[in-house]
Amino acid sequence: MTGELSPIDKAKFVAAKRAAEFVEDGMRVGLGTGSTAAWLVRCLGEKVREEGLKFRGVPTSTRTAELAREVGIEVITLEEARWLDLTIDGADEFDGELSLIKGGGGALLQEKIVATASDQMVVIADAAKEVGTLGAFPLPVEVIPFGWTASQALIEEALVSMDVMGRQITLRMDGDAAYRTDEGNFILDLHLTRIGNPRQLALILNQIPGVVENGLFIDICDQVVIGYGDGRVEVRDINAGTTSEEQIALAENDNLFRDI
Ligand SMILES: O=C[C@H](O)[C@H](O)[C@H](O)COP(=O)(O)O
Repeated sequence: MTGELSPIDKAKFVAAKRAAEFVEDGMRVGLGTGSTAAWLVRCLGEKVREEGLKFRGVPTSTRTAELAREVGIEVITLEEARWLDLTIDGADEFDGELSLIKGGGGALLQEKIVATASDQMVVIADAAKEVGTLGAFPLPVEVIPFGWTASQALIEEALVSMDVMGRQITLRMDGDAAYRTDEGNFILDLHLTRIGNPRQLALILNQIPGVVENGLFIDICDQVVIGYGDGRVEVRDINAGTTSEEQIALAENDNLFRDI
């Protein structure tokens, strides 16, 4: 069955499988959104069913909540959990300082709330997500639908006043209609060829009326687990300044592959 997975899916899978080992009995764990996070949820579901792992998960989207319940994970809300031991999530880009762009799947708002309410955030990603400087991936900004064009104009104005290159902004669509987040908001994708100062941009964007949140995650992520198509994983810890490498066996996981 493993032969049916593309190298990129294998890379996402091994990163997720390695990160699932961070989850221990009794933990409250934030569960990210996206294709890599979906692998994590499946891996954790398997640990619950086959190893009796006991933890509670706080999903970052309705999609993740549905999958988590389906695979047997106990799901609770962030209000019930109050605080989390750990959040594991994917990313669209990460740099050497583990600053991230997230929100390609539209879940950035819940993802940022959940990640910042956690003692630790671990990102799981295939190696292609690593960049020298953030910005090639369009930066998602969640805005409320009321007067969104005014918010867009203010964002454009802010970009002009900053050291940001490329300023095209598009409204994310879902077929013929605007894409709606779980909160019913819109997403503006900022096509920036270079973000001068991500920290400053993140702060300025969030001061604009109508902007709910942006997809820049700065000083939030503690560790990244990077997966490769040949089954290797690299674990980098930004606080400890350590990097370790190991090989994950793919053949053992035929059951999970069959579920796809
Ligand atoms: O809103 C979606 C999230 O930020 C995802 O974690 C991100 O887009 C990465 O998704 P994927 O693992 O599918 O590449």
